[in-house]
Amino acid sequence: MAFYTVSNVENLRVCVVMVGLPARGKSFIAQKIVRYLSWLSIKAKCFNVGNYRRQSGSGHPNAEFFDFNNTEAFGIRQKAAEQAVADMMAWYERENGVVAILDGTNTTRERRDWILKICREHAIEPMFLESWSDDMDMVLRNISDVKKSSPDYEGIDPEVATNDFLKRISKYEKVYEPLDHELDKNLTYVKLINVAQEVIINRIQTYLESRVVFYVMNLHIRPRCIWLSRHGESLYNVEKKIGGDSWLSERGFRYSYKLPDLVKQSAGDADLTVWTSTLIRTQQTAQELPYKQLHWKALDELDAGVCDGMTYEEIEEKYPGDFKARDENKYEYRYPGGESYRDVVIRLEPIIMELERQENILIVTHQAVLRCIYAYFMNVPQEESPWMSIPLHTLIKLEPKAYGTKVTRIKADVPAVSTYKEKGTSQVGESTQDGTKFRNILLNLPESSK
Ligand SMILES: Nc1ncnc2c1ncn2[C@@H]1O[C@H](COP(=O)(O)OP(=O)(O)OP(=O)(O)O)[C@@H](O)[C@H]1O
Repeated sequence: MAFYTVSNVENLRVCVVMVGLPARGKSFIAQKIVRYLSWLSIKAKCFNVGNYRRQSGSGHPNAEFFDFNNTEAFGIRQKAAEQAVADMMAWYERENGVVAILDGTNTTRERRDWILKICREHAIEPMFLESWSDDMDMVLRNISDVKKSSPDYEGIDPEVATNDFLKRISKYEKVYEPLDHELDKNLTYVKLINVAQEVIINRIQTYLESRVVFYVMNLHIRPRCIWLSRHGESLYNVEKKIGGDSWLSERGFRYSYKLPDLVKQSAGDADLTVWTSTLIRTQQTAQELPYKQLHWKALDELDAGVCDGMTYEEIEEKYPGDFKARDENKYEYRYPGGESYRDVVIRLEPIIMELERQENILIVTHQAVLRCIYAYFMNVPQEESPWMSIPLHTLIKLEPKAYGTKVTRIKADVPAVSTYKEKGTSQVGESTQDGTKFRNILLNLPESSK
């Protein structure tokens, strides 16, 4: 069966060319786009010119290296850009790449024209994405967040590093030609001004490009947290049945009474909004939480179709072919009359978009849905995400950082059955043998890990 994504419907290849002075969040935006598109099964990869420059041996340059009159250094930087572009083109061809992101400053029109020409020669749609900011407080925060710890400044005093980085920025400012309404009117571009205070978009032609634009328009960089919890143990969990709309078990209700304290312990007095599914077990789990609540149909559990309400043993007996097919490709397998993990990801896209826009959110939902949301934030590949073990009666805290997400797990001291089913068996519960290599992705995390 063929699965269509936005990319293969349009048969399109896009190169997102980042533009902007250092410390304007280009790498941050580039990595987020790659994570978002990969989660949607669109093949995407980032090519960071700075990494190529470092690989060429220019690992710890000072600001003078970035002076545009320094011809020797300019040659090294030009070579790094050429190498990044060559690898990017090879990636489109060899790996059927769809969206590449060229992450560099690309501050001069001459450099952008060079990239434009190469893209046109290879039938690739160039889309320029500029991050522009005159908010010096934010720039200083960015330098403090990520630049002082960059490999360029390894072993260098943080204050010296900050001053040198500011000097580096001033070297770029001398030659910077921002995207211009008149001069660049024929280009496809997006210009983000002070994150997304103002967004200028020009000549966006395809659906894929418009998706990227919509995504970056919704990003913010204010600190916040997302908490995830499965519903408390349900009557169906105890009976080893999947699906349904059952009530919580007695232990499930005990978890719901403990949850407010668990959240308070993690969130302090911060205000947050609770999102649940429309099913009874998530709403019962959230009923004691003293926060605003919203119920989303999109957060309902993966629909098991004709198998809804059955145990895995019954499914194996009644539908042995389906049982096997699901184990073989759990991400793509769709229950007859129901859904696959891929279907769930597609219906979760508006949830992810809204999560990007929001501040503190606590989501109480179901195992499969949680796996998909967790996979987005933690960049877990599709073939692994359906096999992740996410235990009941555990609160997970996600803290998005500049380049990644910090995870903390808080276990409630309330016992619950394990609903985890390993590959190749109809029995639920974690075995002592590592039957499925991915099952411990969450279990093995230390209490707090980055
Ligand atoms: N649109 C934005 N504008 C300004 N800062 C942003 C934006 N998006 C993210 N940031 C912040 O930028 C910081 C990361 O900077 P990043 O390394 O991505 O900058 P860069 O532009 O790639 O710099 P360089 O060119 O030196 O690699 C993070 O602290 C992040 O919060």
